[in-house]
Amino acid sequence: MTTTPVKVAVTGAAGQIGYSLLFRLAAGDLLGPDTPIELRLLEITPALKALEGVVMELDDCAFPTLAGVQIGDDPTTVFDGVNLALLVGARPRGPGMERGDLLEANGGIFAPQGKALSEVAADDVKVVVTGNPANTNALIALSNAGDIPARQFSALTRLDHNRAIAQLAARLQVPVTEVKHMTIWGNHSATQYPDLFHAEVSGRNAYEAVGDHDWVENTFIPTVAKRGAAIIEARGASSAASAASATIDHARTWLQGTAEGDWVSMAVPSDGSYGVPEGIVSSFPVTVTDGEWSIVQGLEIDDFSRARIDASVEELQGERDAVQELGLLG
Ligand SMILES: NC(=O)C1=CN([C@@H]2O[C@H](COP(=O)(O)OP(=O)(O)OC[C@H]3O[C@@H](n4cnc5c(N)ncnc54)[C@H](O)[C@@H]3O)[C@@H](O)[C@H]2O)C=CC1
Ligand SMILES: O=C([O-])CC(=O)C(=O)O
Repeated sequence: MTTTPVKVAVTGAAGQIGYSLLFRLAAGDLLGPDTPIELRLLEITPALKALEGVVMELDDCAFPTLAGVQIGDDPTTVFDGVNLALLVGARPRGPGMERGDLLEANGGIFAPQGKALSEVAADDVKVVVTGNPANTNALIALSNAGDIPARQFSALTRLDHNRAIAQLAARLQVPVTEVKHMTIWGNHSATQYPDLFHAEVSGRNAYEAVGDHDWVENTFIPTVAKRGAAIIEARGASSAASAASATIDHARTWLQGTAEGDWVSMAVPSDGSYGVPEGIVSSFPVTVTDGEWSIVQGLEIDDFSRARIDASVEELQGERDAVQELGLLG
């Protein structure tokens, strides 16, 4: 085992995603069995007592890879020297709400956290925003993060990506491992566009393998895009274990790279690729090498896909304008 622990911050650590995420991080699911992890857990003051209980449980697991745990309510203390920051803490939506309804409530959390990261995190810190509305919260964080390069911030659309893989694999009755090149474009919201035109199943184009446009347009896309709401409806609470799992998938891919011949979906600051304007954090197909993501280039976008990407981008621009008006962009 290497001796220097990787310092990983988790915000909202006493919440329901935190309760799944922390144990998997501590067990080595992110960094593997040979790299110790030090957890830095941020909560609001009233939740610290509950968080102490979670830490007692972490202790009780005697995880060989868990090198230490610190908790606190001050981001400049908790984020000190962190190499990876998983920004989960935010208010989740309830039944009947859209994620955009959370902009004002949650936007106020991410400006001070971006600032604190710029003051105390490791220079090469990678920041993953899971808390909703994730894309625009990432934009708020990066715009308040001083000289941390924008490309060190990203938001989670891996859960949508995983949902899309699972739905497609179920439809074609193949193992999920047969699905490659899945892409989620745009916002982590009901306007997101899960794209089957560039996906592959057992080496074959996924749209052609399905062979049923009506299913793609009227079942697959809405099922993936509205899965979060369906889970809230069924469970009475928003997705937690699957969100934690996707957060680990996202961070692991960013640290360790994409599998040969495949790509993943990540919401990243747009560089103008595919006509998505700069100044928003939007989901793209990306590959990762040596800890650096690159947007996959050269995919042909037909009119069906174009209209859906544009609609989601328009929503992101609206969210950007709204948080700008609220004074949340640094
Ligand atoms: N991007 C994605 O795919 C997904 C995102 N989410 C989002 O993740 C977020 C967290 O969800 P849950 O864990 O279910 O919520 P939760 O309500 O169970 O936990 C959130 C925790 O964040 C804490 N918190 C609030 N303000 C904070 C601050 N300023 N600093 C640190 N901690 C703070 C709360 O005290 C609470 O313990 C929500 O915004 C939810 O909508 C959930 C599922 C998927
Ligand atoms: O839908 C929600 O509010 C939680 C979430 O982001 C998801 O499950 O995708």
